[in-house]
Amino acid sequence: MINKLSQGWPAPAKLNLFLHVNGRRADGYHELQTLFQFIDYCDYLDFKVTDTSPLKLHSNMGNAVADSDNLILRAAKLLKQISGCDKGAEIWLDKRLPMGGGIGGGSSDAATTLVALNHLWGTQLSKQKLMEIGLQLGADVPVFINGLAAFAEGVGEELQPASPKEYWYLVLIPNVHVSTAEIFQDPELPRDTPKLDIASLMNGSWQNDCQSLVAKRHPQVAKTLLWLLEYAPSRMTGTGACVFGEFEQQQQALDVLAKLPSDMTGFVAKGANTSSLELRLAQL
Ligand SMILES: C[C@@](CO)(OP(=O)(O)O)[C@H](O)COP(=O)(O)OP(=O)(O)OC[C@H]1O[C@@H](n2ccc(N)nc2=O)[C@H](O)[C@@H]1O
Ligand SMILES: Nc1ncnc2c1ncn2[C@@H]1O[C@H](COP(=O)(O)OP(=O)(O)O)[C@@H](O)[C@H]1O
Repeated sequence: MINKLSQGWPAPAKLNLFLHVNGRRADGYHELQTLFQFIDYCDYLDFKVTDTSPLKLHSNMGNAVADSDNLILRAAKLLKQISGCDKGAEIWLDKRLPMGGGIGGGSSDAATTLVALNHLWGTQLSKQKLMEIGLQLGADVPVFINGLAAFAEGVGEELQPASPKEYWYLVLIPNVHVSTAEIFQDPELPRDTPKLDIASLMNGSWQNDCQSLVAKRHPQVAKTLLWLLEYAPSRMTGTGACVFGEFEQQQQALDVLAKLPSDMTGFVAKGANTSSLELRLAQL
């Protein structure tokens, strides 16, 4: 059972406003160009520092992820190892973000754990160091630690600040789990989008190179996207399965949400170029 403490630490979701696959490296990872923006839809974590070393996680995730695989405990363990901290922590997770949806919940939980425990344990590692540690846990973790919308290259870790328009988004969650590794291993994934400079990319038309393949492999994604495209410019985020439509006004997004067929689910959220984690840190 989750017993929330006084004030939680947010772990916001992200959208990939565009995602280009430029090639495959010798280690199998893909070279990407992508634009990350946060949304104000979050998991929440709480922490209680203990004097002895064990780490304990309480969550409402059920058995979805074993403790040994959970990115929260993996992040806390790594920070302990690297900093030599001998304290422990009890951690509470209120999981709200759909898993495996391409909105980065696991990576964001890991980032919030690193940032919060670095503060609460007094380990005083720099943001840069935390981003290096985060990268060992997943390609998307550094951008969540940095907390600012960013254009990313490499495997997603070379970040340049960006300020895309902060639309209201209707995010739909197809009822399928898309494995990131499977999509990147698929022979039919297009991997040859030319690398462009940031200015051309920001001013060009935005696309997701994984979208057609994911829609082909998962008809539920294709169906959800087709439905949303009737109402707004819409794309997939990351390697899916979630898709998002962009709206100028919150009410427009809510009106479309109200029309959602009973076999679809979704939520409305605002784009944010500064993450809720970064805003929380600024309050300390
Ligand atoms: C491609 C993105 C875009 O945001 O997809 P989503 O996961 O958000 O959908 C992410 O960078 C994913 O980041 P993350 O989910 O942290 O990926 P990781 O755990 O590092 O990698 C999962 C698997 O995806 C493949 N992978 C991942 C990133 C990358 N640039 N090239 C890859 O080929 C690798 O096979 C790796 O084993
Ligand atoms: N705290 C966590 N929250 C969500 N997923 C986690 C967590 N820890 C480990 N995982 C694993 O990471 C996978 C990807 O999770 P998630 O970040 O939600 O997806 P995506 O990267 O597609 O947005 C999950 O399917 C799960 O197996």
